[in-house]
Amino acid sequence: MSYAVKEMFLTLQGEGVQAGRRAVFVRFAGCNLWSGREADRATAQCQFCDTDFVGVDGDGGGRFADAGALAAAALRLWGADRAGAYCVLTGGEPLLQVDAVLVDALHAAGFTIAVETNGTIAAPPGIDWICVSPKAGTAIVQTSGNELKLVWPQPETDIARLESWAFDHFLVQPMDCADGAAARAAAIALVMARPRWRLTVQAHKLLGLR
Ligand SMILES: C[S@@+](CC[C@H](N)C(=O)[O-])C[C@H]1O[C@@H](n2cnc3c(N)ncnc32)[C@H](O)[C@@H]1O
Ligand SMILES: Nc1nc2[nH]cc(C(=O)O)c2c(=O)[nH]1
Ligand code: SF4
Ligand SMILES: [Mg+2]
Repeated sequence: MSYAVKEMFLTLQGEGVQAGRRAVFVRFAGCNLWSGREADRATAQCQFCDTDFVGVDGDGGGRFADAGALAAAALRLWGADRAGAYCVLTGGEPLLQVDAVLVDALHAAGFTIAVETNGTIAAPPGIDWICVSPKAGTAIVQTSGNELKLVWPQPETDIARLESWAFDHFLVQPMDCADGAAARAAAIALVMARPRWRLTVQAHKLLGLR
């Protein structure tokens, strides 16, 4: 199958347990929780998105005819020395498009594969690092993985229910929003009240990275 990719770029993972790691980011076009149009944001299932995932017109983006072409483009960005090769599949919602053929092609190219997903679509087998970031009011089917990354605050969140899921790490990420200071304070308060959670910040935004 073909893949619609908004952009592809080399940076450091800015979020979560793997923060600081060199990574090729593959940002897939499209999401099942928001059209990506500002006119629709107020009525979307996910209203706080910080990302443009519409179209295939970004740096390194395009329509890739098959998994091999996508993996080859990712490897060109990574460079010749495959040691530590790491790619992060994100979007938009990557699991609308990521399939077993692409997982195999990226592994064959030498990548360890991570995914950033909203958890409403099950991940195909073989992904090495699964980060689920649940959105309040949505039905989560991917209730296991490596890290659960809760953007905060999100009213109507049942935190105890999230804690019952099978993740190795439970992370709270302050929402980047108009009142960022309040979001950071609320995230710190959550961790202080529930010590199995840890704070993660969007380091790439502090560091001036993509
Ligand atoms: C743009 S999303 C793409 C992947 C997937 N659709 C998802 O939501 O997990 C990448 C990450 O950014 C987080 N995110 C999006 N908007 C944010 C914001 N305004 N503040 C903090 N994190 C945000 C998401 O929750 C997710 O963990
Ligand atoms: N540097 C960097 N790290 C990230 N971690 C998750 C991101 C995402 O948008 O999925 C992201 C991103 O957009 N940039
Ligand atoms: S689910 Fe992810 S990509 Fe979709 S609108 Fe929300 S944060 Fe953005
Ligand atoms: Mg981002």
